[in-house]
Amino acid sequence: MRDVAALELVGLSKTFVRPAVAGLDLTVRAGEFYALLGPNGAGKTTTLRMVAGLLRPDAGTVRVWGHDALADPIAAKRIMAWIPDEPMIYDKLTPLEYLAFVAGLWSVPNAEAERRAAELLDLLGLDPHADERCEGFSKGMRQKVALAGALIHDPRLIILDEPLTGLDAAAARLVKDVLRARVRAGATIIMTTHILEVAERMAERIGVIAGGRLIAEGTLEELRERAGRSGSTLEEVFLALVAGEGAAREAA
Ligand SMILES: Nc1ncnc2c1ncn2[C@@H]1O[C@H](COP(=O)(O)OP(=O)(O)OP(=O)(O)O)[C@@H](O)[C@H]1O
Repeated sequence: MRDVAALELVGLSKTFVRPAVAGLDLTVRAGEFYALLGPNGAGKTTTLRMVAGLLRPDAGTVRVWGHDALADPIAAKRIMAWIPDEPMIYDKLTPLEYLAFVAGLWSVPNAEAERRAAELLDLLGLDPHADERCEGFSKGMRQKVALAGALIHDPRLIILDEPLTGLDAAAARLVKDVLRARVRAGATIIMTTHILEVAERMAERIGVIAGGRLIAEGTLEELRERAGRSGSTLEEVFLALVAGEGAAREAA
């Protein structure tokens, strides 16, 4: 399995009124931390929703660790986690109850589920609230509960849409630490973010999407070279790449 990509998208397409994702080819290697960047409306969320099985592509293929996610969605979902930008949790449950519920959906054995729940609540600083109902929780606490729920079945591929939006500095630090630890333990992460510093610091490779296509990809150094901006910040590189793509599309 070593050479199998964690995620492979080929020719992925989805049109609403206009094309949102337009023949996207993207490969994320096993064990990497990959950041997906792009301007508003670039097609990032639409892409991830198709990977997570929430939206049917018009064309293209999605492979998750070699499993065809369209033909065999259950096999793909078993090994991945999807954390949307506004995750849903059950207000009437406590974090402990919620984690037990989600673990049950994934058939995680009870003792293992309890061990993982205790570990995640501890890592995310939710311990003191483990037995309080989620209904009174702040946005950041809810996001952390949702993240814990998404990790309870120990997914190999973790897909997050803007996971740090709305988190205070301490919560963002905890979430980043948990994600880094997952990658160290062998998981693969794909994350969209508009916080370019986060992509710069955390991601091994960065993909830039514009107009539903991948316009550039690589390490920060490779992207700098591509944009002809050695020594620049990711923000400068990103803006140069997106502006270049916009000009090329207008000229076409
Ligand atoms: N359910 C939908 N119905 C109609 N149009 C949609 C729908 N979802 C997305 N779109 C359109 O598809 C395009 C891509 O949207 P998407 O949310 O994937 O972009 P994004 O890169 O995630 O943007 P942002 O950074 O603003 O979150 C946009 O033009 C958007 O208006």
